[in-house]
Amino acid sequence: MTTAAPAPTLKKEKTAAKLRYLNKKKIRRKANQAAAPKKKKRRVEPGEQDAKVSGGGDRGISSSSSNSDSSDSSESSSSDSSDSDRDEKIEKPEKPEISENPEIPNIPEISQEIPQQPPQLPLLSFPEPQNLNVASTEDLKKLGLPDVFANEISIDANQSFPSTQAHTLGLGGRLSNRLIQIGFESLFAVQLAAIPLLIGDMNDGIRHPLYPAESPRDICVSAPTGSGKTLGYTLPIVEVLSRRIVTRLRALIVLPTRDLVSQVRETFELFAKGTDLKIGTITGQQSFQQEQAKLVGQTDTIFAGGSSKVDILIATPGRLIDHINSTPNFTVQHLRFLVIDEADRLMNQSFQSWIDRVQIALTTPIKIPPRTDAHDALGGTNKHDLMETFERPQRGVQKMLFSATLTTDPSKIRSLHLNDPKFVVVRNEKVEDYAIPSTLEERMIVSETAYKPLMLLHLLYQRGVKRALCFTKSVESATRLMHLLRLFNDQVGNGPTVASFSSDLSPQERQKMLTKFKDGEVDMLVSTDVIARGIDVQGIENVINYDIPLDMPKYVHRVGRTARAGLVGTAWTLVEVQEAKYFKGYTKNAKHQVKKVRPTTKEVEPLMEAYDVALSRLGRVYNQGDS
Ligand SMILES: Nc1ncnc2c1ncn2[C@@H]1O[C@H](COP(=O)(O)OP(=O)(O)OP(=O)(O)O)[C@@H](O)[C@H]1O
Repeated sequence: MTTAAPAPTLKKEKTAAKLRYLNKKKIRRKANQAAAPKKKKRRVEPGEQDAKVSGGGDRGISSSSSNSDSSDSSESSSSDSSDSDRDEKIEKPEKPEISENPEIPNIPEISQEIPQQPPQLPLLSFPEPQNLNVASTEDLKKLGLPDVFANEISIDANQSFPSTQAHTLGLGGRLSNRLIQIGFESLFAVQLAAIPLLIGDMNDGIRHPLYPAESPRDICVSAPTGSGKTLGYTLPIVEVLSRRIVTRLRALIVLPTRDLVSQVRETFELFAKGTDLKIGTITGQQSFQQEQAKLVGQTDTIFAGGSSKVDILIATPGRLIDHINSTPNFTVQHLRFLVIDEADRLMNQSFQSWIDRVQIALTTPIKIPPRTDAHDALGGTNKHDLMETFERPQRGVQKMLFSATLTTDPSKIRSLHLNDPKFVVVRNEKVEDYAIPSTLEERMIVSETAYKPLMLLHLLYQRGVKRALCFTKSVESATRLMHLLRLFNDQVGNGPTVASFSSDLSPQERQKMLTKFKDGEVDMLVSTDVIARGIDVQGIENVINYDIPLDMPKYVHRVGRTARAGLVGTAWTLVEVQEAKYFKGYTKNAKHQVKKVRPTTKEVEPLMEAYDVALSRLGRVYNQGDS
């Protein structure tokens, strides 16, 4: 890794840089003309919150929240089109247009005289740092929500527990062996805390409380990104349900995006191997009828107890509500576990008041048409079924909320009607409002908008950043940046192979792209926030925020794609001069120390020639694309 030369800084050397630009003025003008984008139509997924680029491309402040596809907008269910981060976003002032070409930096027209000052970018008003939505325990008590937080269990993130001893937490031999087979020799802190709470008290003699005597306590878990929350609920669910006799829908896991649903399904399949538990997903990727057939089978009879072909269902909220509303025999009455993963984001989704809808469905029996005798799809078909017909009625679902940035908005939490909840917080040694992995290094480069692409090239070609996830503010920015990086690499070689990832891709294309990234066929993905939450790809060494995240929770989730499961990683944020106050404000408020890195002109200069050519070619690409 090349280290930054001590002095002089980029800012001091800007006049020298201008001289270079003077010589390149003609090339750039041509490029500007060539690249001036005509408005291009692109495919809009159903319900997609379209990303509009106000001619900004790589330049300027992230425009309004509609620029981002942080929602998993490709989900075809009308309902899931609302699976978005929209509610979390901060309204930003509209950015004035600076130039016709979004990719080409804002190089001022140079007159006869050499300007003494650096180019003056319009200083835009930026929103003041907002209060973070982490309320203190005291505040919450005042708001009448004491229990969750008074019952807080704080766990040191560095704690672990040997998998060989997992039986003492309530996990059976099969799962302990599976952990060791997979190479998970110890359980992480969050798993150590959550498993006993979900499996039940070992001392009361109920080893596998599929039907607990008492209504189980709910839990809220806040633990850093990459700390193993998924296994924190997968293991106890598989353990408890593996004792079930007949198939009923007993565990429901709700996640905000399809990509996360697929990922969590893989984890369940890995650990349910060797049991006969049936795992299903509903995301709108298949037709509604196909999903119905997989969920409840095909029958015209309505059963009071409903029917189910799956024990564990992993769903996006919109599609879940569609089935609750319209699929005969689909019922959540028998649920033993309800997991809301990425809970803060899901609780912000107002679509059809999905939480209230699920809450009602939990307590409403299926309506049987008159004269239907059958009371349960399981009725009397075999010995096991009969046994379960006489089992004790369900004492209530156990709800679990998981997130790295768990909201403590009392009104939202209250709507879940949690039962005497326990609040589990996994902390590392740093005292931060939003805990991040202790193995993560945070760095920023403050740069004028015009130089941001060069700063990125500096990271990739001079600081050895290769395997990375790079976040932009919009789909268009991601695509253009990808092209620019490819064109640059065509000239100099040895750079990372780059691809873009966005909601513009079909679900199948997205899966393929993720696989390529996982397999190392692609070194760097340029993406919007669509991939910022929950996605787990091993070996991502760096996260680059090419455009700053809109707020601290988004920052935490983006940078949390690296430094996972105890591995090291670095987060780089390219901050435009006019954004610096805002960015430093929210990171400082959350007690994060983001180190400043200052590349010099001398360092960056060798990149400029190839960069100019790449820009010029980019202009031609876009021009041809439009003709
Ligand atoms: N006990 C364990 N031993 C080794 N690796 C583990 C263990 N538990 C989880 N992991 C691995 O750690 C990685 C991160 O886990 P996971 O995706 O569950 O994190 P998370 O806390 O849900 O993160 P995020 O908040 O970003 O969604 C995964 O690759 C997972 O396989």
